[in-house]
Amino acid sequence: MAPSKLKIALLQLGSFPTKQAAIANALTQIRSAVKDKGAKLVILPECWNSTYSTDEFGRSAEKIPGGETSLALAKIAEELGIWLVGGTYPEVDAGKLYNTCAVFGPKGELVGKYRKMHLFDMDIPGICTFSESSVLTPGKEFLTFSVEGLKIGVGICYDQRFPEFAAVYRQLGVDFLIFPSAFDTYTGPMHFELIAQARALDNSMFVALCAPARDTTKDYVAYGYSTLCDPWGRVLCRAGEKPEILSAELDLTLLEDIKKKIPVLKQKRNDVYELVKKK
Ligand SMILES: O=C(O)CCC(=O)C(=O)O
Repeated sequence: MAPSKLKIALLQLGSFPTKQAAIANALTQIRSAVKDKGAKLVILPECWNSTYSTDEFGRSAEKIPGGETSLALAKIAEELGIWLVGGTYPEVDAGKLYNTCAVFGPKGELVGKYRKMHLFDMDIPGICTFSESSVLTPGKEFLTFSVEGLKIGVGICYDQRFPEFAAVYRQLGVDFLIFPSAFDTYTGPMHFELIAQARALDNSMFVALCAPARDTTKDYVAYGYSTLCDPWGRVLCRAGEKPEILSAELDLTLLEDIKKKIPVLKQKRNDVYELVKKK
């Protein structure tokens, strides 16, 4: 029988002046999440090893697998025998740049990679103007994998704003959707937790948003507040602004519990409306 609990950790990582220092810090925090908190699945934030800026993507991009970040993450996943959702770092492939999340398994294997599908193009004059699409190519593939019987899907930050995106993962049988994220300090307080709860409730699934810690010396100031919701849409735990290991135990019995008590997933009126995933 599949276990009914899973220990996980969301690492709200601080920022560092160099990629090498960011990687060294991530390895220390991953070790601590596993050794001190017993996590079997560890999640890193969006763009945790470089500055989050369109100028930086090309400069710090690497091959996945093969680049220095992927090599370090694969090695530590194997050393600790854990599942590692490697947050995001810029990927270069055939001359194109992607915002990519690589997932590693307990033998250090690359389970798969997910490339951000909805690029973050937002223009709130004087507050936040960002155009990922000016330098990045959007992905088109979903990524799922299973940990001890729990089916997991991956999205990245802005992807969480699209209900259809999460609903496709629901159709794929996903019960835990993970978004490495880096909301800004304007939309973060309004939307971050609300979206996590909405996607969790819409789809009767666990939702994790793992963010970098706030650093007000940066041009792009990340919000922080990594958040984990259960399938009832309740916030199980949230971080503050500072670097933090947010650890939690998922009670997987909640998945069947809500599906039985509030059977919306079975009551979809596919005779009237339908979600279609294109090839
Ligand atoms: O949707 C938002 O408000 C922020 C999205 C974002 O920061 C991102 O996609 O990196």
